[in-house]
Amino acid sequence: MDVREREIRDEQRHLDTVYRRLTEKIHEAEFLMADAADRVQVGTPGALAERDAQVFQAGLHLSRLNNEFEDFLFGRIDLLPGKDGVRGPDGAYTSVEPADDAIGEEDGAPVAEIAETLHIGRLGVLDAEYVPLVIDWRAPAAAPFYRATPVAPGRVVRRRVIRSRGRRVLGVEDDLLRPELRALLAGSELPVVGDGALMAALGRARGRRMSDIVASIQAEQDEVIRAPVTAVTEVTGGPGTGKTAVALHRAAYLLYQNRRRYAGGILVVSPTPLLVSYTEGVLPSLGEEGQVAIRALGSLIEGAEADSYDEPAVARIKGSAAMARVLARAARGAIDAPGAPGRLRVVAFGRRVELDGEELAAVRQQALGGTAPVNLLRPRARRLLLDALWRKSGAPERYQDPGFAAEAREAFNDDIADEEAFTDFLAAWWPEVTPLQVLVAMADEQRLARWARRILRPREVRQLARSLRRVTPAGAGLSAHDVALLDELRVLLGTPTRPAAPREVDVLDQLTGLAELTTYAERSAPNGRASATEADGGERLDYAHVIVDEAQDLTPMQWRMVGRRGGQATWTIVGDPAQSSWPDPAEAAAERDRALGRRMRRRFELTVNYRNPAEIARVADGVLSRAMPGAVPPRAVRETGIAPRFATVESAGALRAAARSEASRLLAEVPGTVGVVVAMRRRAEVAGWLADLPEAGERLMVLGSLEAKGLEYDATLVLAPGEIADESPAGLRVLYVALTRATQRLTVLATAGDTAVPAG
Ligand SMILES: Nc1ncnc2c1ncn2[C@@H]1O[C@H](COP(=O)(O)OP(=O)(O)OP(=O)(O)O)[C@@H](O)[C@H]1O
Repeated sequence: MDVREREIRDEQRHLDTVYRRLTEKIHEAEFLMADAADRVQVGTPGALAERDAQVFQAGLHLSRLNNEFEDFLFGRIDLLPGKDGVRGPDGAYTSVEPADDAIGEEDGAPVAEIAETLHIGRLGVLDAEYVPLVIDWRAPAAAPFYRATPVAPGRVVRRRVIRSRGRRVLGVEDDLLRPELRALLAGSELPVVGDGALMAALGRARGRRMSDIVASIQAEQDEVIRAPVTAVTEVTGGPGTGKTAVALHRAAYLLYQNRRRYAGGILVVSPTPLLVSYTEGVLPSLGEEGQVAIRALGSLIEGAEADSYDEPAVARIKGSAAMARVLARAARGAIDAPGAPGRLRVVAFGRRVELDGEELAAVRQQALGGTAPVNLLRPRARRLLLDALWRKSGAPERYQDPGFAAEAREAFNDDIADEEAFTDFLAAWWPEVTPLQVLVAMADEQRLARWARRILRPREVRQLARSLRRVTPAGAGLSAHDVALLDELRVLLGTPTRPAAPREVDVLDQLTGLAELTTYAERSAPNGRASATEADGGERLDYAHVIVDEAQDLTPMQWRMVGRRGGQATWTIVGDPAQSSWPDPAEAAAERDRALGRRMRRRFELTVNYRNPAEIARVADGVLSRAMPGAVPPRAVRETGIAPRFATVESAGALRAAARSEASRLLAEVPGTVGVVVAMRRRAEVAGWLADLPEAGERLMVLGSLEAKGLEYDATLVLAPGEIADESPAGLRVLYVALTRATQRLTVLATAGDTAVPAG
């Protein structure tokens, strides 16, 4: 039996012990749940409180333990004794530095005894004597597993990554952090197996879902994941540096750190639905199911679902902060709908009183002078209408005595206010307007021109109105940018108060009692309410932590929308300016600053590209230097020895055949996924070209350039790069995104007309 086999066998023994213990815990939890159910019958206050506590604990355990983990146990560190000899609650030494006498000398060479071995896994497991069998990866004691480097090893002598599937250990890979040291474990020398656990992880084929990286988080990433929440954590880093992965692991870490504070209250904002579905599996694999909401920008508000795409020119108009002013006018203007009644006739004190169109317009103008949201101004409009009718009736002149006048006025109000002619009129003349109705109203170019006067240019008005014409009254045809406009309108219009519907509760939350816990916002709001706007149409606005992925792409209007969801929150923001498809970073930065307010900021930079092999990164870097002269690309850690392929077709007509053959070639070359990235307007066409390729099936995806954000494939075919670059003002940066999606192979297929073909 060689060293590797022996080490695998030893880890297998440990894993068996862990699973035996887990099974015991599952039985224990099941018993507790059943026992608690029995106690419902008893019903004394003491028994009930105890029951709740038990159900909470047991439910939490069960739901997590029942998760069948791919690799429950994935790491191990062998450590020198700690400096102060103090052990924490999990039984591990708390000190990061070794004791002064940890390293001795033998024949002039340093030698040390391993004082402690910790296994790291997805959840913490203690044995019956409370000795840790597995330390949760998020626990402080696990940090050295990620942080130790040969330059600053701390107490770590050997770091081991354990690869397992289900209950079977498949392999181990070791790193020696103090290679100069002769380390002894229970009297014999510490064996070392292989190297390059990280490289092995990076070389694996990619599926349709992102995997977690718990087993190989790198030191600079770990710092971000565990950063204190006292400041906004701002992370920049080039493509493939793990920003998305790190952001998701941070969500899991925060839940571990303070479950009560963050339960159900973490929002992850993602640019596209494609990236949402790509990343959705990561948190469940970390044992955190259902606690974190991952939402695309186009479905951030309840009930809206973007299904359309805006041309860059239109996106720019819709995204710009100036839209807030246009919407403010539109919200107030839309109340004056074309079909509104032009005259009000009532009978008061037996006489007919009437307001004509002009008089009504004056009342409306006055009512709109109030500062409240339009839908909350109806009581004011009603009052002003009654005033106008009272004046019109000639009654004021008839009463000299103020006391009589007041009494008569009251009777007058009573007389009219319940009259159907009046109530029907009010409902039609000051209807409750929905955000969608205003957006649809803005498709009328003439009305829009009025609302956008001196804010947008006539040409912009035309473009905007035309694009909004595709939005239906039922909400189909919305783009992600429209959704931010709807959110702005929601605030401008306001929602009249109605009896609150009970909030939907997660079944798991009910089981565990988490649903009964208060959120952070609830506790920090002085009046005990979550937030003033929370009741608005059931919209959730009180997140305790907001994570923004691909933050460089949020438009000013989108920052406003996201900002509303994190008024009380702590924040993590990750992005890469070099991949921005928004043409005016300064304007977006201003709205981002507004969303974050006076919170402190702490910046981190990730510098290593874990996705692209160096050969592919070099091509992308060529484009980066043109897109953003002076920008420093991340360092690629891997070489494959395979150069990217460049192909050109002479005529546009030949593109179809060439695309098919290049895609087939890539499908044959890699075991996993192939992404074909094309200009947005070509998506459907190219998808048609490749639909019947043998082998394609689940493995091949055709993407518009703006949809490729954040995704990755084993191989990428970038089609007509010139078209992608010319598509928008930020086109070269969009092309940079396209070129950085592949983990193994890249083919660039250009037409003779392409002007911005990258290197080669
Ligand atoms: N420490 C790590 N160990 C193993 N794999 C890693 C590590 N860090 C990142 N990766 C992998 O590198 C790839 C890129 O990660 P991720 O998508 O998070 O990068 P990103 O910075 O968000 O990229 P982009 O800016 O292009 O969206 C993923 O496949 C991820 O799993």
